[in-house]
Amino acid sequence: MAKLLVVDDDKGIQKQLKWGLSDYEIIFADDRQSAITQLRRFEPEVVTLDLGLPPDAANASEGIAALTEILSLAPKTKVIVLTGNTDKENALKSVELGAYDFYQKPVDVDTLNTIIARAFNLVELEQENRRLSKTDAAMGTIIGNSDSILAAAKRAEKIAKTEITTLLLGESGTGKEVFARAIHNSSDRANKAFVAINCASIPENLLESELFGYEKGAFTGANKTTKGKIETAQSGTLFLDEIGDMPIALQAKMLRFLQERVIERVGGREEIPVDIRVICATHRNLQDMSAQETFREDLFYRISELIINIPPLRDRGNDVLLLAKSFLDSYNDQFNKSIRGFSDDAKAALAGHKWPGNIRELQNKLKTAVVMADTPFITADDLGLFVASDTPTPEFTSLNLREVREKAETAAIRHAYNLSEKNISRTAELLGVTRPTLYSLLDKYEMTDIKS
Ligand SMILES: Nc1ncnc2c1ncn2[C@@H]1O[C@H](COP(=O)(O)OP(=O)(O)OP(=O)(O)O)[C@@H](O)[C@H]1O
Repeated sequence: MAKLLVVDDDKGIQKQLKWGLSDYEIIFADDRQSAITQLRRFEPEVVTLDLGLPPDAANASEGIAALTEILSLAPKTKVIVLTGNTDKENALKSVELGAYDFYQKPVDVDTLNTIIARAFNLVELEQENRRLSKTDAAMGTIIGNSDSILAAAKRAEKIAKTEITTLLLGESGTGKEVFARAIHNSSDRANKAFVAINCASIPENLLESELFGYEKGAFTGANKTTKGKIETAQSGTLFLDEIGDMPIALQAKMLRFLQERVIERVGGREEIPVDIRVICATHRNLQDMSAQETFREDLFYRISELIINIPPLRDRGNDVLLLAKSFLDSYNDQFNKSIRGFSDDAKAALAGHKWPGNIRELQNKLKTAVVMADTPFITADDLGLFVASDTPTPEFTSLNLREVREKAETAAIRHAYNLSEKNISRTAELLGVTRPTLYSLLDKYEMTDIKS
């Protein structure tokens, strides 16, 4: 039976509710302390709370304190606040603090019953939603319900049990590594190693030894024979992120490894057989690069037996809110906060923002917002976002879309650069992009003053 906690020191009202609300298991409490004890013990889904509690029943302060405590201990509880019939101010304040609804005395059991029934309905809906969003998380970790992400997840699920070499295509921060891990975790290699290497973040001259390992004495500083990432991934999965940034000279060696499944360490002569599943990813257009001869065409065909396109966040509709909610839950846990959700302006801003840094940007914004917010609902301001306006800024009306984008991106980069006191890593972090992505934007827009 659904549990309802009634916090009221008026025995008359307790009796009235006991007889009037027979659909629930009713638990009573007379004051703040007993309310908290009963809350911990019975974990009721819904609470009715009289704001005028002893020791100062004429004042709402004890009731407001009880409300805050209940919500911080059990944020999902629906609290219906009961106030005197002239005390609208405290009723509104309670809702602002996170109460589900308020009801002004004198008590009419039928009306109160309707409000309570609605609250229980909402609890049920929320529980169902949580259950669905958990089971719907395709392959366990990929959160999202949009058609595009579900289609991508379905493809990933289908190939997980095969050995097909898969290429994940998508902008920076769209979740390519999350996909690669999900494929590994659903494969028969799940209990073996998953080794990831980002080809863009390792200096060109070190990438070969990082991947293939080296023999003692192969070069100055090679004091002992060392295995590379490929060997470390033996029997498991190797994830080559940003494969489009692999130097052309190394691509031939890579192709040989993929075709013959043997490697030679740098400075070594022995052929070492490897049994590895390979997943690659890039945000670059490898076909264009092949045409320009900056990426080997034969390697492109070798790594792209199957291509999965991971959609950018701006094309994923309501997934933005779903992901935001999921990050909110985990940061609430991590920072021991009990923020209940998003204000309307925050929801509008989340839906209207274009997310150039995709999920990574959203995650960063949520982290800051959860730390900064001191109200029960995150606002657009906490997120550092502005509510989208329907009318374009006048100065933009004469520009085409590319120019508008360029203008907005350069302004955002400069702003982040100044905020981060001219620190490139921090600028990239603020913008929610990787350093290589930031560098390529700086190149693209010729923002040479920032690089130097
Ligand atoms: N579906 C998802 N659900 C929850 N978190 C996600 C999801 N997809 C991505 N993330 C989070 O977003 C961040 C970026 O994801 P990831 O590193 O996989 O992106 P990427 O496309 O590989 O980025 P890059 O190309 O810049 O390396 C990570 O912190 C990841 O945990």
